[in-house]
Amino acid sequence: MGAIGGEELARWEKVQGMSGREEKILVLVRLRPLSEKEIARNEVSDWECINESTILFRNSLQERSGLPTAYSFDRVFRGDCSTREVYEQGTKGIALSVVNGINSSIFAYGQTSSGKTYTMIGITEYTVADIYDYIQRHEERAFVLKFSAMEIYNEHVRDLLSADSTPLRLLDDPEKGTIVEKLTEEVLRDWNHLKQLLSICEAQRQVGETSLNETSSRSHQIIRLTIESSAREFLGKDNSTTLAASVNFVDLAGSERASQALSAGARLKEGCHINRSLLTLGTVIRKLSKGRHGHVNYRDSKLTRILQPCLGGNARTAIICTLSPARSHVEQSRNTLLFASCAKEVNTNAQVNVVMSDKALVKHLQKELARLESELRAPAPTSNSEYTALLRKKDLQIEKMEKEIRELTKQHDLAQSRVEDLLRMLGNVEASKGLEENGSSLKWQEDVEDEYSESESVSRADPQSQAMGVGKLNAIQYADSEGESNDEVPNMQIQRNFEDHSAFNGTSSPSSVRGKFVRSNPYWSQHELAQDSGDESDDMCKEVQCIEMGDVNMDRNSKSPAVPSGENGRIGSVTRSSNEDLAETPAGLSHGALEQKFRDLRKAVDSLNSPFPDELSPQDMTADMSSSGSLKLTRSWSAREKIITDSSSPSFEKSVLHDETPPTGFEKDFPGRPEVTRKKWSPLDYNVHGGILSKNDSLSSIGTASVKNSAHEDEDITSLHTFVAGLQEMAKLQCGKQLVDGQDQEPGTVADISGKIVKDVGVNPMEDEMENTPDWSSEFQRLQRALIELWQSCNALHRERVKLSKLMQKRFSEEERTKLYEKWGIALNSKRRKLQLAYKLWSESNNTNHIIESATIVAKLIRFLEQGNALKEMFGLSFTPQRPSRRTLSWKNSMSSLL
Ligand SMILES: Nc1ncnc2c1ncn2[C@@H]1O[C@H](COP(=O)(O)OP(=O)(O)OP(=O)(O)O)[C@@H](O)[C@H]1O
Repeated sequence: MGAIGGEELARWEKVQGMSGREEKILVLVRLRPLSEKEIARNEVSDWECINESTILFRNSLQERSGLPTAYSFDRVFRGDCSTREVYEQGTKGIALSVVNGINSSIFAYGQTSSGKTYTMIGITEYTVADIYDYIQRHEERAFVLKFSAMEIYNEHVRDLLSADSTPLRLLDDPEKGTIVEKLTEEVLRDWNHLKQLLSICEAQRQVGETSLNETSSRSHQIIRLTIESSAREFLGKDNSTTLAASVNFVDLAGSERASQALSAGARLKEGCHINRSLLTLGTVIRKLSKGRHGHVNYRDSKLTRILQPCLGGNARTAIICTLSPARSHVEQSRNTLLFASCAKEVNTNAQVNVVMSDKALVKHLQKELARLESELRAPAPTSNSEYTALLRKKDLQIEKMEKEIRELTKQHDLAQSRVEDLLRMLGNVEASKGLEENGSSLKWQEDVEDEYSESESVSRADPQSQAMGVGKLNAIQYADSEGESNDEVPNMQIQRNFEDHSAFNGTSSPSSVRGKFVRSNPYWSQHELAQDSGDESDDMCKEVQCIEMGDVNMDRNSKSPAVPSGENGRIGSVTRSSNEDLAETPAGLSHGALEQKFRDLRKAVDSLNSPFPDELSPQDMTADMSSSGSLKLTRSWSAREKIITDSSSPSFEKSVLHDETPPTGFEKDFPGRPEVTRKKWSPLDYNVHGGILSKNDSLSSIGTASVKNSAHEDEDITSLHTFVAGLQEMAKLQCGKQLVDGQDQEPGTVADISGKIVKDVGVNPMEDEMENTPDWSSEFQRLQRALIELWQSCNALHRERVKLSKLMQKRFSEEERTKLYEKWGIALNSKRRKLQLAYKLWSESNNTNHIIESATIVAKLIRFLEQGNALKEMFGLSFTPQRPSRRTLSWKNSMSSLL
């Protein structure tokens, strides 16, 4: 804003205060009467304005179509309303803002022959008349009125005040936006001059005859009146300022159906151009109506390019939507009203436009020049302040993202602690379990095994196919929480599992193995792990999938809790057969599941050595885990199994050489686990080379990126579902453990628990068909609900993150993004080192606690790495090769000079 003299400054500040805020586009609807032709065709009027703001569709036949019948706008005008009324009660306020230095625009939008031109001729004349009236009443100001007019015909811009019909070019001006090159601008002398110019425009405009309108406008017409005004008392003085604003009168060409307009040849071509540009206008309005997020396609048509400031920019805007009442046009009328409804939601932000006098401007520029010269001579440390500010802005964005991630982690931890609570509660029951009950459970277990033996046969034949992924690892991790004290209660089931596991793997069974899970770890304390988890949250960027609540139902009859099935991004409904139901019952799984967990732990660790997401085939992604006889999860981790199988031979030491992370002293001397557990320790393929994510590796074309991205979404689904499955499994396992352990029964304790379940979820486990077996599924259901809530918030968070990432893609230059990759790459690498340590710990240890601790670490790392990969993919998309814009180039330069 320029220097404004005292009183005037106060005045404009007041106006600025009024205008410098967002306001919605004013939307008016004008219904025209039935035309003579329509009456002759016995058309009936289906629309009625029932009050000043509502228009109603009155056709009993079509009312049942499910489409809305009443539409409300700022103002609706009946067919018998005059254009004067439309002006006075509708557009006047907005149109006359121009005299106060505020841009304004009045549009007419509607189907062909609905009355746009009829309306706009009147509106233009009334506005200009009022402007002249205003000028007369404000002699203290000097006004200059400039008139220009153009039409967009077949996507060419033409000057309506010039006989030359050569198309005009559109130029982008950094200050003024899109300008029409060489457009004639006449300074208005008086009212008559204006009338004369208007008639020239009318004569020049492309008009053609169609079956719907004898004088159909075949182009979009924009008449622009620019008003500049200055206070006479400041004229010629240094501090004089000028208000400059334009009012646009936009008479759009009407949308038409070729079949209805019976257009052919040139008319048809015109119609195509008209419809296409109106479609772009509609898209722009629709996007703007949803808020100014993301890209708005102004540049898709000349119309929207020229009108950009009127659409959500620095202008006050009114749109008059004209309607034909005839039944034959009902669809077009509905489309018009749909457009109007969207337009109602669009915000504009008009400002008072103050122009400094040349002298003031020269003075200002001289000052600026002097400042720049002095900066050039002695480059102050603040010369980079602009860049620093920009960097800070971006840091803030990153911080925001990180905060969201931390929030997500918190929610996850909350759910986890609920699981632990549940287990603690179940722990009380353990003490009250009697041998009698245990006996019946074991009996029942046998039955169960008989029943599901068929479905399990595959997994028995091929134990490797029972991979259960991260969820299972988590199960071990969480089961840990139960035994923090040094309870020496022997857990026979777990001990047996360890032994079985060792036998299976051909490794020596540690004699001291017990089912006690103690959190002592010589290398990684729990505190460190918690910190690690925090670190993860800083770096992760996890994709989560939509949840359909409707799918997550509890089948009361089958007593089976809904589990996420992980198909197509949904948490699906329970799809387990009765066999599967039985297979999941607590006692039935305790033995096999623990055995499985150790196999899974090894597999998962080994699979982390491989670039698993890239190697997942579509078949792998959809592989059904139901064959394991456990939870029916789709998109299994079987791809990892494949990788493990393929990479089983090379020794650990050898493969360490491939790893780009320099081995620590501890690692160097490490001889490796017995052969059977040694896997090739190939570099984790997160495109981290020496701690830096390579830009080239991340670079992907749009096509491949989209394919890969969807694959990774699927992968994430798997991990999430596996996680839930793991939690459930863990809880069940715990139940099974208690049932099998068979401690002294205290009926009161069981009753207490079941009472709590009744209270919490309304299901009495004691009424279960298996009388002596508590219905733990109710508790799982409760747990699951908590998880679903967590997932829903994850989803919301994810959407936010995607938005943010898009924002970053837009704002960040390639170099900047590379830097970000580097940053995340280093973080990934550090995690990788921890993973190595965990692997080592696990490989060389014959201590159960170490193994459990390793499982905990590995589970976390797996999660982290998945997240890292999702992150990479998300940002990998941004490396789409494209022609850098001028802005990008300047970003590049500024960033490279800084970094
Ligand atoms: N409110 C009205 N009252 C009376 N007659 C009207 C009204 N609106 C439009 N008309 C008449 O309807 C006919 C078509 O109007 P007009 O040419 O303004 O439509 P249009 O929407 O501009 O059509 P196109 O998009 O084809 O140019 C004209 O003869 C006009 O006089």
